[in-house]
Amino acid sequence: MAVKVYGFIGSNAVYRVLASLYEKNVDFEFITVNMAGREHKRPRFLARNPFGQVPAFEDGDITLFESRAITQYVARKYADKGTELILKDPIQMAIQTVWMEVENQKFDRASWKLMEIAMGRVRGGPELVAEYEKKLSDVLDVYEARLKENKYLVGDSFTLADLHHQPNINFLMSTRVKRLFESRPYVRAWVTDILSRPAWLKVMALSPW
Ligand SMILES: N[C@@H](CCC(=O)N[C@@H](CS)C(=O)NCC(=O)O)C(=O)O
Repeated sequence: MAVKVYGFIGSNAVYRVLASLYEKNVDFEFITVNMAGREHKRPRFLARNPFGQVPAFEDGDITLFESRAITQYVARKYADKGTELILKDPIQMAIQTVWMEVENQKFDRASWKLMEIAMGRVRGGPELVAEYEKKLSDVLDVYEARLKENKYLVGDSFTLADLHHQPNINFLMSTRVKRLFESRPYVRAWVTDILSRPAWLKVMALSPW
């Protein structure tokens, strides 16, 4: 099998890559990295990702890291398979790039901190929680307006712009932050839609808990 994903089940960045592979119906081998044993900081893994983080990815001769770069490679390399995750029209693609940037630069920054607090990795006093809930709320207000006019972030079809959100939203829906998604009707409908996609359910089925 040519495609290999290195990571661990439970990593949101790894989930992003797996979701893209399932959407494209691309077979892959999953290689578990022993994070507790610090395997990701050893030379063999650092040759795949010099930043010592998962995921790392191989497809034949190419080795990649950074989950969003990997999903874009998967979408382009396997363009003729599964869901069309990247739009061909240059104007549509430009709009898609805008929303992928929004996810990475705005949504991820606010939601990542709230996940870290929920996991107990960052000590989150009430002021810090309120600060980041406000940041996320401001982003979701923009999403609510966008999703009122469009079923998905780019238009009528599900793309990587939506897929990139799945891991963080899925996690936060099991925390008190859930209310920020549920109180916005168009965001709520979009969340229900993207988290019930068969490819995402396959990612979730990998988790033993
Ligand atoms: N921007 C990177 C983030 C990767 C990342 O944060 N990976 C985490 C697991 S979700 C990790 O490897 N953490 C271990 C470490 O940083 O030492 C991506 O999207 O691939």
